Formats: sequence, structure tokens, C-alpha cells
Amino acid sequence: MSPSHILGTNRIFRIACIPGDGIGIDITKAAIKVLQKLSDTVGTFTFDFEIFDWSSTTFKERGYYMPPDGFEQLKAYDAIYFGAVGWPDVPDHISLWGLILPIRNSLNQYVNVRPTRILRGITSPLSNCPPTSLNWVIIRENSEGEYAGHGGTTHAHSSHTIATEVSIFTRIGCERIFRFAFETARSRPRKKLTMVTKSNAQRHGMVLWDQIFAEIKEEYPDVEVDKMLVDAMTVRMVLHPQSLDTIVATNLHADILSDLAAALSGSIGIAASSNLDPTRENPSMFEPIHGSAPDIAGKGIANPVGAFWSAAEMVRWLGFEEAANVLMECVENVTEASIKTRDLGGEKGTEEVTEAVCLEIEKVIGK
Ligand SMILES: NC(=O)c1ccc[n+]([C@@H]2O[C@H](COP(=O)([O-])OP(=O)(O)OC[C@H]3O[C@@H](n4cnc5c(N)ncnc54)[C@H](O)[C@@H]3O)[C@@H](O)[C@H]2O)c1
Ligand SMILES: O=C(O)C[C@@H](O)C(=O)O
Ligand SMILES: [K+]
Ligand SMILES: [Mn+2]
Repeated sequence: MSPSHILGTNRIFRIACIPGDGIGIDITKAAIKVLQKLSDTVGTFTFDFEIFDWSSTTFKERGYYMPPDGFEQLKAYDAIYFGAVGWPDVPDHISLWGLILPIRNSLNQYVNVRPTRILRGITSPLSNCPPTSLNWVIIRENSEGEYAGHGGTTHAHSSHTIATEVSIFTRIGCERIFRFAFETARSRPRKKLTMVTKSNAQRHGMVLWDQIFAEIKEEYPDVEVDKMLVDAMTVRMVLHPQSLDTIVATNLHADILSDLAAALSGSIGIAASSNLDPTRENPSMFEPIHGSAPDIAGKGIANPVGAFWSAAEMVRWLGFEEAANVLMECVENVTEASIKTRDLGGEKGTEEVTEAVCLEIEKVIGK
């Protein structure tokens, strides 16, 4: 341990980076560059990045995404930065279940936080939607529900093939995600939480979900709550975005709603996520919500903004709130100056946007 670490003047954080596949590689490189610039310029923390080559490419060579001691390796780090996993020549359930889902599960990252707002210089595809009208945080249950992985297939090779995909809702799983969601809602000015469900059609797990929400809300009398069926929620997000603030939803519902939220705030390429272990016993993992985007991979045009926003959330989680805010200010100075990729109507490449953010960091912090 360095003397500065002991004195606390320069905290050193070990970051495990898993770029993965496709544009995951480009945007992780961009995020590392910006984080490096931020730490060099701020001077109170340092990142020690280690790159893990766990991807669909290495899966095809070695037969596995993560080595058997993969989780143990990750536990030695302060945080994980993730790009994306998935490539057309590997079935998507193999890649997801080979890497990202087991990490979320094994490291107890039971919360996925997905903030959405309209950044400066970006316009929503919704007409009449100023930035003040769309400012949400989606809290995604990240450990069970429709992603429990329970089920199976029998009677294959017959006309009676059966496949089940069993959703699992547990009391503990529901209680802990709702408490996190209420705490998030309470920490925001509007103190407002919308719970998303589908308990009209799904009469067991979703009914338990609703029941436990009703119990936990008694602990938070200062938070205003309402409840939406997920289908109607899509309509409300589009037609009355200003009526929403903090949103809590199941693993699958929030997965879908967060892509919609990203599009409504301008692009899937700007949306961030934090996979958190709120107990802090294990490292948390930060990644943009988008995937490997095979259609644009290798072209140098991936939007790195979602990767930068995720990096800012990592900095915040590690305790440097002010530096996280400065990073977001710099990112928004760049989008406001119209230095944008094609998905946002611009013409810049990933590297040009990255360079612009680095220059902005020097300018803003150097002031
Ligand atoms: N957490 C993850 O690692 C994760 C997330 C989503 C999808 N996936 C995987 O990624 C692969 C592709 O999935 P998909 O096509 O459904 O979703 P995707 O998010 O990769 O792409 C959807 C569309 O959005 C565009 N897009 C995505 N990110 C962008 C960015 N940063 N800049 C500009 N445009 C961007 C893509 O070009 C594509 O047209 C699949 O294998 C899927 O399983 C992984
Ligand atoms: O389904 C998933 O969780 C993978 C991906 O779509 C994501 O949103 O991270
Ligand atoms: K991702
Ligand atoms: Mn998704």
C-alpha cells in the first residue's frame, strides 16, 4: 500500500474491466480514458484498471466465458466496469447466462439503478417534452423474478415439447428492492414512487409483489406512491412523463421500460446503469444499458455517453460525489456543444466525443 493511500490523500481503487463484445469494447476503452483523465485532473483518487478478456470470442476459443474462479477474482476489486456481452454466432441465452447474469447473481447485485433524464443539447423524440418533464430513476429488481433461471424443457423431438420459464418472487427479494426504491424516492425532491406490476394476469408472484409493496410503504409515510400495470405504464411514460419520478419494477418489466425510457430521453446510447450490492460486501458493477450492437460494431460510431454516465455513477458509488457531478457536467457541455454521435443526429465518432469530454474535464477542473 502506498503512503498516500494510508494518508488518504489519494485513494487507489482497483477496477475490473470486462469490455465483452462488439461496441462494449469501444465504449469501455472510452470510459477508461475519461476516468483516467478525471482522476489525473482531480488528483484525490487513482484507478488501477485490470482488463478481463471474458467475451464471446474467448468463449468460442476456450468453451467458457468466466474461468471457474472468476467470481473470486472479481471479489478482489473495488468495482467492476462492464461493456456488453452477446454476439450473433453464440445463442444470446448462452452469452447472457455465461457472463453478465451470473455476475449480477453471485455478487449479490440485487439492485439495478437506471437513471433517465434529458441531457443538455439533446431533444426527446416526444413533442412538448422539455428537460424538466422527464427526470426518472428506474429501480430494477436484479436478482430474481422472470430472470430466476428456473424451468426446463422436456419432450423435445416430439410435437408435445414442453418448456417452462418460471418466475420466482421471494419475500426477501421483494422487501429489499422496495426498501431500496423507497430510500431512492425519499432522497429525491419529489419523494414519489410508482410501482409497476402485472398482478391482473399473473396471480401468484405478482400478487406477492403487490402485497409486500403495500407492507413496506407503511415504513415510508413521507413518500407518495402509486401503482401501474406495466402495459398502461408504457402509455403514461409517453403521454405524461412529468407525472413520474422514481419507478420500481421487476427484472423483466424494468429491462423493457428502461429501453423505452432511454429512447424517450434521446437514445439508447446515453443510458446508464449501476448493478449494486447495497451491503457493499461485493463489488458493484457499472455498465451502459445497451448491448453489443453488432449492427454498428467496429465502425467507431458507438455513442459513449451512456458509458460515461455509468462511469460517473461508479465514481459516485466509490464516494466521490463532486467528481461524479463534474464528469456529468463535462459530458453535458459536450452534448450541448453538439459534439454528438449519429444516434443523436450528430456526425462525430466515439473517439471524437471522448476527446471532447477529456478536454472539457481539463477546462472545467482547471478553472
Ligand atoms: N448487459 C448487456 O451486456 C446487454 C444488454 C443488452 C443486450 N445485450 C446483448 O447485445 C446483443 C445485441 O442486442 P440488441 O441488438 O437487442 O441491443 P443493443 O442495445 O445492442 O442494440 C439495439 C440498437 O441500438 C443501437 N445502439 C445500442 N447502443 C448504442 C450506442 N452506444 N450508440 C449508438 N447506437 C447504439 C444498436 O446499433 C441497435 O440498432 C445481444 O446479444 C444481446 O443479448 C447485452
Ligand atoms: O436482460 C438483461 O438484463 C440484459 C440486457 O438487456 C440489460 O438490460 O442489461
Ligand atoms: K451493457
Ligand atoms: Mn436490457
